[in-house]
Amino acid sequence: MVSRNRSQVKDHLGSKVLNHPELRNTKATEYMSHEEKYRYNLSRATAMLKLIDEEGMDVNEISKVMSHTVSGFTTPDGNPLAVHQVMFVPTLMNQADDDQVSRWLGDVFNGTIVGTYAQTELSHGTFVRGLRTTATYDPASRTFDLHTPDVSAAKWWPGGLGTTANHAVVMAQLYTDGQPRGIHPFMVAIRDRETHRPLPGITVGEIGPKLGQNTLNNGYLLFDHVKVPRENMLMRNARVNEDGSYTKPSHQKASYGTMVFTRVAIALDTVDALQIAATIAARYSIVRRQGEPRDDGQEPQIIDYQTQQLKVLPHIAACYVLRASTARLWEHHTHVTSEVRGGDTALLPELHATACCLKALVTQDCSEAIEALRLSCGGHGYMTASRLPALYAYATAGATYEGENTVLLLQTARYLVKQAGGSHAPPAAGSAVTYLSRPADDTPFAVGSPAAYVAAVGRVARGRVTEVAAALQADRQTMPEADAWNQSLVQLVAAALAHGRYFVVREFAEVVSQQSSSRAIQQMLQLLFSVYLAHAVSRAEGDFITYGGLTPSDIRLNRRHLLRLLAELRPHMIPLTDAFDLPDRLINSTLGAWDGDVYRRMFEQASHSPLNTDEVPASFHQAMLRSKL
Ligand SMILES: CCCCCCCC/C=C\CCCCCCCCCCC/C=C/C(=O)SCCNC(=O)CCNC(=O)[C@H](O)C(C)(C)COP(=O)(O)OP(=O)(O)OC[C@H]1O[C@@H](n2cnc3c(N)ncnc32)[C@H](O)[C@@H]1OP(=O)(O)O
Ligand SMILES: Cc1cc2nc3c(=O)[nH]c(=O)nc-3n(C[C@H](O)[C@H](O)[C@H](O)COP(=O)(O)OP(=O)(O)OC[C@H]3O[C@@H](n4cnc5c(N)ncnc54)[C@H](O)[C@@H]3O)c2cc1C
Repeated sequence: MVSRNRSQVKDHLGSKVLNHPELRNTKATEYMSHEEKYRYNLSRATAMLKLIDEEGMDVNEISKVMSHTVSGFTTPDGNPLAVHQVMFVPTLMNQADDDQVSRWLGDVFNGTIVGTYAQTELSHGTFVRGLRTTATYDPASRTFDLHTPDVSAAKWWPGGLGTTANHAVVMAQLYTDGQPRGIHPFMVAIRDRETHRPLPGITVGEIGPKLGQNTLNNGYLLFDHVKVPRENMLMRNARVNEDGSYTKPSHQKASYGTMVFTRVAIALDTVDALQIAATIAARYSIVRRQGEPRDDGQEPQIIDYQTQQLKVLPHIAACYVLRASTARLWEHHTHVTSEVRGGDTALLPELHATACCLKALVTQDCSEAIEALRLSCGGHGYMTASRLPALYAYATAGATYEGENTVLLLQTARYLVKQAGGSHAPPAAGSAVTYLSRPADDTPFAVGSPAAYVAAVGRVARGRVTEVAAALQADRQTMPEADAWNQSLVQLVAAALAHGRYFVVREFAEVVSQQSSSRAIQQMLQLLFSVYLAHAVSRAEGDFITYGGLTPSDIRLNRRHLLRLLAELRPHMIPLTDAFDLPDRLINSTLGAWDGDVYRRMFEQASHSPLNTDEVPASFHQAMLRSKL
């Protein structure tokens, strides 16, 4: 299938998804029961999967239709097939050997096998090495015995596991030849393909309501000595032979590959949620007027308040900067994955470090930004029909799943301090960490020069990393490693975030410099970049004084500069959000429609409340009168 570029994919989506016979008619789900919501979202997720299959979409196209922009329309309460599509299928494709791929993928693509990725347990999510589900190989029967030793080792959280999946890739501790071999993936049938009943030895169900994404269908799963054929361990990396002998993988963390992929996908996708929220807040901030009338007799548009500009506009700039840098990470992931498949794992450590830190930075920034945008819409932003609460619930989930953000930043920090201390293999050409082994960039700071800002962001990253590396090194002389590490945790996290920020701004600087289609576009990208940089400095002034070479006077100048830039950006706010090319039906917000007809839409949505069906609801007689209020 020929790959389409982004806007062609959008046109394609416009016709294929928004007008699809099973998808075009949407229902408000707020008043549905948990079960009704699940059924509604599942049937739409299934239609979507069929469409992907019929169209023969490639991975880039699938990433667009699975993206939050589209899946918020197809499955507004969470896609029960998301983990099937984003984790289960990629795990089979990348971790199953060729025989296994040909054995399973046909049934996966014809919909007979629906899967999930079952790793997290009740008592262990972060510390994967601590998982306690066991897979013990018996050479006599050539089977693995999958077992949950007690309830704390129950799988808990996998998406789609609740009531949707009939298979799971189960991450379990492998024992063979009497030796523990670490965490490995197993393909396990959990429900009968015909009846959908749990198979013998399996206990499975749904975990219950959450902050959002309630039809992701997260589940629990326990094994009571379930026998799984030897051929069901995914064997592209490690192998267990018939006699129980074990062959190691080419990289010790090869079985963590799906997590790296999903972190990259989440980073890319959370920006979609921010784009929707920014569009809603921008449109509402134009429509909403409140305050003392001005000379023209009209109350001011709220966007003309300086404070509102600060609440909204930097996040529009962030949409552009984060979109570009995460798209480049996606491309880089594709490149490294193909190298790894060819047996060269040299680029994997840095990809892991970068994916961890970008997933953390983007989900943290986007969830904070979406909350700020929600607040910028005042009371109406608190209504479900604004869509902003659901967007926040989506973005903040990303801060926890696929590696809790603090923990991921510590993985990046581990890589950075090793690089700074020279104890890691030197970085490859084009690596994002070469700046650590070079003298600091001493470009003088100058308000108005993006290059000077980028250099300062680099000095902050370099300063943070080298300082914490030195502190850690000193503590290691006087205390055990774990204590020394714990002593520096807060600074390590800050160093990883600073590195992430530097990565993001360098990537965007390159995008701006390579952009050649028009001078006007170049200027607009420069303006957006300037806003992003000035805002980044204003959020971390202490760091820029301590490590970035800025003086208190630079900080004051930057504050004024940021506000001037916001005023400059303000007239472009609507074109910049219109450029995200989000049709009203995808935005699905009372506050964020293109025509700005906010108040009519608010009444229209209120009319759906079941409490408004009767003039006097039955509850008045049943609850209030009886209790003689
Ligand atoms: C045709 C089909 C195509 C489909 C395409 C779909 C495309 C869709 C794309 C976009 C659409 C948008 C989708 C949006 C997604 C929305 C829905 C998704 C739903 C999300 C569902 C969530 C799922 C989950 O949460 S699954 C569970 C995830 N769990 C975790 O992440 C646990 C976190 N913990 C860990 O990962 C590990 O415990 C650890 C890394 C923190 C530590 O591991 P450990 O083994 O203890 O290692 P450690 O001792 O710390 O380190 C030793 C060395 O290993 C290095 N290392 C660690 N990990 C890796 C790695 N992954 N790769 C490489 N190297 C690694 C580490 O750096 C150390 O190195 P050193 O040299 O010794 O220092
Ligand atoms: C919506 C949703 C969907 C999910 N889907 C799936 C799925 O499909 N499949 C699946 O297997 N899992 C899934 N998960 C589980 C998810 O991957 C884990 O919840 C996540 O990895 C965090 O692990 P935890 O819950 O153990 O957090 P914990 O590690 O218990 O975190 C609690 C606190 O402890 C801190 N902490 C823990 N360890 C350290 C450390 N070493 N250093 C410093 N601080 C530390 C954390 O920073 C955090 O503040 C999902 C979770 C959610 C919320």
